Amino acid sequence: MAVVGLSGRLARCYCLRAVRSLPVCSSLRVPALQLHVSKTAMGASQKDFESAVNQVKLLKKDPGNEVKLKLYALYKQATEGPCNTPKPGLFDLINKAKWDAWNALGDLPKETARQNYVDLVSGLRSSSDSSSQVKPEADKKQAGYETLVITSEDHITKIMLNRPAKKNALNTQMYQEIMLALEAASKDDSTITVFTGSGDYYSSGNDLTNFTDIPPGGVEEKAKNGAILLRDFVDCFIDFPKPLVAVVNGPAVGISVTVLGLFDLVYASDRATFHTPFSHLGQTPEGCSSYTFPKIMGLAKAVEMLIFGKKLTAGEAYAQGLVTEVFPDSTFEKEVWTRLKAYSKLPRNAMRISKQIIRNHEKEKLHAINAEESSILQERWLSDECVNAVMNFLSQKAKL
Ligand SMILES: CCCCCC/C=C/C(=O)SCCNC(=O)CCNC(=O)[C@H](O)C(C)(C)COP(=O)(O)OP(=O)(O)OC[C@H]1O[C@@H](n2cnc3c(N)ncnc32)[C@H](O)[C@@H]1OP(=O)(O)O
Repeated sequence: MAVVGLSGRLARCYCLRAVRSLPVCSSLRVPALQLHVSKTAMGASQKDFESAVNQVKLLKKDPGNEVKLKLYALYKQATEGPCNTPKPGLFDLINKAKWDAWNALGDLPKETARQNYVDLVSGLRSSSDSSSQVKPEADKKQAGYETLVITSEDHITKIMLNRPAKKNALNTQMYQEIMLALEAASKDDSTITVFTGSGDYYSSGNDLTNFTDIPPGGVEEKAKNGAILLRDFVDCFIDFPKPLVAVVNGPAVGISVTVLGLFDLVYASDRATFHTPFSHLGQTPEGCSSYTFPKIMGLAKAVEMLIFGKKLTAGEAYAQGLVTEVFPDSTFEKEVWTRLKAYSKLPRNAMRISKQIIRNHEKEKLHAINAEESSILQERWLSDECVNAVMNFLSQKAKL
């Protein structure tokens, strides 16, 4: 293959571009309409395919020119069908190599190309995973994430929200990266997975600037994409198979609070607060909190939080069952991590199976509630109440 013979920086640059120039990022931004095509007898679903496209970006090892061309060709075939562009000129080496690879797939059906793409990525991931397992420095920070810091140590995978200057507000990229991190953590050799925040906040919830990037389809498309992203995001928490722990180092707002109902342990610093100002924002509960909160704290207290936006102290959240234990801020990190390191030595399978027994009978219900909450929010985001509240925050940096 012409490009494989290219050496040095030029070849590397081309090949990285061959994969990077695929519309990976646009698929991250616009998962709408595509993510919920169900799995068919033909093989990989569109969602598996989207996920494989995202995983390519996180490969630890460069897969080499030939594989990148194969990925490129399968991607084009899966998304556009048989090669439909004119053959590039003889001296246009890069585009000719790409064209040849795509054209070589002939009339391969889109579904088969999609499946082959998913299989290829899965093979690349497992070989890169197994090579990383033997590395002695397996407990180092994982690369490939921009909004998170992920470390694995003492059988604990720690996912740290890392936008401290924005109080760890969840932007679209962070939602996507958290989903990828959860998927990876569900398969790694850790026994428990921990979320925490960097800086003084745990998280200020949804990044309100997420509402400003309007796609060509307008605000309706934006709302639809948001609802799909939200639903996928919360689904990952519902389905997460290992004990999931929140180390709430400071104030928590919005969606960072609601999903706590899907965690197995919530440890809080006495500096933490818990605030869900949905009505103030013209919005409604998500993260399955319309179901989990009344169940955890009783209807009256859940209503105070979810409808009236009452902010709870860590002590109040503990009294209402949302928080497992509160620690003084001065000793928080030390006490919590000592505890978690001890827990992480417990037998992995016993913990996983226990979680399954405790949670599985609710899963279907939680998925249905998540779908309903997401679709209600899709409408809410188009309401004057919501638009005005968000505009107010963005224009005046109004504090709630
Ligand atoms: C796919 C979409 C799914 C959506 C699901 C639905 C989710 C719902 C929610 O999560 S609702 C909750 C949304 N969050 C908020 O309403 C909080 C808004 N922020 C604030 O009220 C305040 O910033 C604060 C109380 C968190 C902190 O106040 P303060 O200590 O005074 O700090 P600053 O306000 O100066 O904040 C520093 C810096 O961060 C920016 N920032 C903080 N939070 C957010 C946010 N949620 N979205 C966007 N930006 C945020 C803030 O603007 C400052 O930026 P600047 O330094 O000015 O550039």
